[in-house]
Amino acid sequence: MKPKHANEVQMQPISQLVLASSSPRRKELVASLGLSLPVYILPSDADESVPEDWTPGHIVEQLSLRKARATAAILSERQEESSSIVVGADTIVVVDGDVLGKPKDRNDAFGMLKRLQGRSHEVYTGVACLPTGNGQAVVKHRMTKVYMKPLGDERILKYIATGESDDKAGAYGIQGYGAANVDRIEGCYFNVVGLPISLLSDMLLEFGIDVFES
Ligand SMILES: Cc1cn([C@H]2C[C@H](O)[C@@H](COP(=O)(O)OP(=O)(O)OP(=O)(O)O)O2)c(=O)[nH]c1=O
Repeated sequence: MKPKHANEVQMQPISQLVLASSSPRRKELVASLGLSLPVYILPSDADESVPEDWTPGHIVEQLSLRKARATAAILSERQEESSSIVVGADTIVVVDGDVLGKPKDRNDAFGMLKRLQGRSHEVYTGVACLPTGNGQAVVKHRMTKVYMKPLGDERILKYIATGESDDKAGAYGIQGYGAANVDRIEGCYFNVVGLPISLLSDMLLEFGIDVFES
């Protein structure tokens, strides 16, 4: 049977978007869409452990869905779930097939940046749009290739001292001081920052939410 389009299963028009994230970058990026519907932030604690044989795309899709589901469960407990779309996202850095999440500490950040400097790596971000009620989730991901400049140990240590590495996958932020360390990228810039807004706007359209409609 042909899968149902998201609009066919959603009974009511969506009246609010709930971002299942504690990331200030994701909050800013959603705000940048200028959506006419109200946006709320409700992070949740989703389990982020995954089997070793999952591909990067599968990891970020499943984790973004877990985050969205965990937030939807909170809404449901509070009986606040009516006609919401819950958006979850997850970002990982992949180098030679190894997945780098957020560094455990600054030593870990140093090791990550030593590995990433002077070469390319991939950044994957998954996005899940989960309608509350009976609707089906739409889950997708994007990959961006990032070429980092060669960095000496001293430069890596100076960068880590800015504090920017601490809460970011791969221990860098392309939107901050980290921009100085990136030579070029192939693909969506916002995907590296943590939320590919072009992809998200397409996904929202599947639920009748048009960024150009105010
Ligand atoms: C590579 C890179 C990552 N990041 C960030 C995006 C994500 O916030 C973070 C990856 O961690 P995530 O686990 O994807 O997200 P999070 O824990 O920050 O937020 P939440 O789960 O509550 O939504 O790394 C940047 O901000 N810039 C970059 O250049």
